[in-house]
Amino acid sequence: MTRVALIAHDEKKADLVEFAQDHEPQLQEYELIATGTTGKRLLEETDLDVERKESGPLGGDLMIGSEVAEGRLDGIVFLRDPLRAQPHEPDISALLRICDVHDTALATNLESAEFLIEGLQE
Ligand SMILES: O=C(CO)COP(=O)(O)O
Repeated sequence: MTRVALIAHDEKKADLVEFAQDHEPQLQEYELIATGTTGKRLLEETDLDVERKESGPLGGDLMIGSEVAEGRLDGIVFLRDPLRAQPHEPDISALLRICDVHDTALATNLESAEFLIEGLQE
């Protein structure tokens, strides 16, 4: 089954929740995982079933990165906050890097997220 990770920094969580609500029928078809707080928001504000990992600053990005390394993930939507430094920047960079190592689809803004979700349907 197609497995997709959804992640957003605090300033982008509302955007990700809205994106998930707009694409709920498609996302229902996938196994979804998310970092801790993002997953909590998705569970509370959508009808999607989401497996929650640790919160990003506590290792959630790395947990998702390990799934990429194991070839378990088909795509990641990761809405980062481009205007604020994050305390766990090294973890974020590690996740982006491992996606490139394994050629895993990664969308870091809403426009590319639309393409990713559409592409996964094919
Ligand atoms: O920090 C994050 C990604 O780098 C997201 O973590 P949360 O979903 O727990 O806020």
